[in-house]
Amino acid sequence: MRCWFRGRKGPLGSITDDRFCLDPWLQAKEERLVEAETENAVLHLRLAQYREMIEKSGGEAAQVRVQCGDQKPLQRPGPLAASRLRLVAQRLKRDVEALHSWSLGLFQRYQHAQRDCLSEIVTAVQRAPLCHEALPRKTVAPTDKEPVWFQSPSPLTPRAEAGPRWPSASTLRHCRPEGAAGPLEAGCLERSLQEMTERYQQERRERRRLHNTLVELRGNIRVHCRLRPVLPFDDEFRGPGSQNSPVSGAVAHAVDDETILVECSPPGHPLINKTYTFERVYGPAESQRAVFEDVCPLLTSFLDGYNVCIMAYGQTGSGKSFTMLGPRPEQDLALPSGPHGHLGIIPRAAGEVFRLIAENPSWRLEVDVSVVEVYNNDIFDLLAKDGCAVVSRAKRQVLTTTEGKKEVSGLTRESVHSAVELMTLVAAALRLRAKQATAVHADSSRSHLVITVTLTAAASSRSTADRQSDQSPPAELRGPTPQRPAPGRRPGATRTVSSVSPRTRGLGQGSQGPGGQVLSKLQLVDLAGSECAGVSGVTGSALRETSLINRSLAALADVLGALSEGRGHIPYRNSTLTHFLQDALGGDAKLQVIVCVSPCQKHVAETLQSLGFGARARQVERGCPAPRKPSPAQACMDRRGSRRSGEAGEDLPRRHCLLPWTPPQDSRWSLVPQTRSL
Ligand SMILES: Nc1ncnc2c1ncn2[C@@H]1O[C@H](COP(=O)(O)OP(=O)(O)OP(=O)(O)O)[C@@H](O)[C@H]1O
Repeated sequence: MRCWFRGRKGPLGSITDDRFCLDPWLQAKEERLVEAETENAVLHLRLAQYREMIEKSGGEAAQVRVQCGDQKPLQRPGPLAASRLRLVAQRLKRDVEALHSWSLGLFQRYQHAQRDCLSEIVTAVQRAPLCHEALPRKTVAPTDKEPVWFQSPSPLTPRAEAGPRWPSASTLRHCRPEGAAGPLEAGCLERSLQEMTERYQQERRERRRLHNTLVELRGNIRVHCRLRPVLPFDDEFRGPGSQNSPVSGAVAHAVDDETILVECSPPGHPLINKTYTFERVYGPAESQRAVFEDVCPLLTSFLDGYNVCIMAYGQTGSGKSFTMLGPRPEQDLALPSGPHGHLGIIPRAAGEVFRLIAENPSWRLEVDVSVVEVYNNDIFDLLAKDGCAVVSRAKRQVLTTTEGKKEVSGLTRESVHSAVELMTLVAAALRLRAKQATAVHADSSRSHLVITVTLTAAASSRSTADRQSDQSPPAELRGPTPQRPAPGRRPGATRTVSSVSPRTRGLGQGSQGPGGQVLSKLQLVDLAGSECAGVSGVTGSALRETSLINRSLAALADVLGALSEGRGHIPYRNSTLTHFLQDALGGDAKLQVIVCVSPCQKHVAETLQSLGFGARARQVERGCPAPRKPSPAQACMDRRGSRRSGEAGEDLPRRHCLLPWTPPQDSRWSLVPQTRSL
């Protein structure tokens, strides 16, 4: 028997009594109903799934619609957009055509202008010789010197036969158009350029003169810088690749005549360029004459009664001795022969001093010279003579005079009457100067050399110009009127400062009558070179020398530092060099420092140190250098014609007289901080 389940509302209907009714038709219907309901549930389920799918695809369709919407206008431009594009394209085409024709016109105009210019130039060039009427115009027949193929082409040289025949020089001359010479623009331009250049040079000179005046009024130390050329012994430049262009490795450059630039490349750092400005910078190509011309006005000052000191500073091998003395001075200076283009400042200064003295016959002057070297912190007299009157080296001491001046006791001072005499003595002294070969410089000076030229009033009434020298000096050293010794002073007479000199007698022991009074002193200083022991490779006693040289140069820098800062105490006594040069450094002298530097990479540290020294020296401000005041002993001195020109500061009348010497009362250091010079 089949059991019938009636529950329609749920899969599990409640079992009742009537469910067991056996109505097959109903039972079939009930079963059909259950199946239909099941199917219905399944269909509902599917419907829900389809709805979900429809929603999802609806979103996708919307996205696609958006994308399609973006692309539509591109894909299918409307007719309006197309016509607009056509219009733009047509306008562009018209513009391009207009541009093309405009540039064509421009090009043609340029071509015409160029042709006109060319023909003007050709005309100007062809007319130029006609302006020189002085030149005879004659027909020049082809000469034998002209290439044969110009005159008659050889049948053996088909190229010459076939090719164009070049016109000869004479043919060209005949082709030249004749006519009146019009205004030649090229010539005018050249003239105006020349005028401009001259005016520029004048302005430059004037500016420099004014600057010098300013420097002088401020009492600054004048500092020039000289950059020597790269030389064969600068072996760092002699690499295989650098043989043809040795300057390529130079790190110091003279940018202009007042600026020097140093390329510094500290390890691990980028390249730094340092520039220094000085009153004058000499490049490697500048001559000895150019250097001397700038210091020459100081010699006029020397003759005007100023104390003057010219000093070369720099590292070893940088060209100090070359600048001050010239090449191989101890051999060539005494009696130079041949060309004198390389003479240094000292021989040229000697010539100039005697030239100036001889220029004014009314002056009654004596010139004495002393030569000392400061070696290992001791002073040596290089003109001292031994028992046999042979020049020898003798140790001396620096003393202070009653006027507070620094003097060397027992110093030999030789009287000289011509530049040749003076330089003969200097050359003899130089042979005694301490030298030593180092890795940097084969002929390195190991001492500071100080040559002092002293001008004193002559005892006699005879002027120095009346005297004649027996010797005939070379052109560079010769003044217009050579001298003869003054009466009572034989040539080469020697004086010795045996003690602190009495004021009335000036410095010398052997002064005569009303003369003998020191008018002015010229100190020419060739300092020993600073050096790094590691680079110069010195050992033993030379190492001690190096150490003492460096210490004395450091003392010099300290003195300048103290002066530039206006310190109360100036450490002159820290070294014999500064003690000896005290009057020049801190006194009333006009001081000129020439800083010599090497261009080489391996010396860059020393170069920077030297330039720093120069920059520091420039900052020193002193009282204005004063000429000596007149004294009764000199009142009779003939001042006619003693006015001089040349030195900056010509506007100060008292500077132009040759004034006798008394110690300056007012030479002191200014505490004014340094302001930038022009
Ligand atoms: N401007 C220059 N032109 C040509 N040669 C130069 C120049 N300057 C220096 N020299 C040469 O360089 C070399 C070294 O120069 P110098 O003897 O003057 O050096 P220094 O600075 O005096 O060295 P030290 O302090 O060691 O004596 C010399 O052979 C010199 O002739």
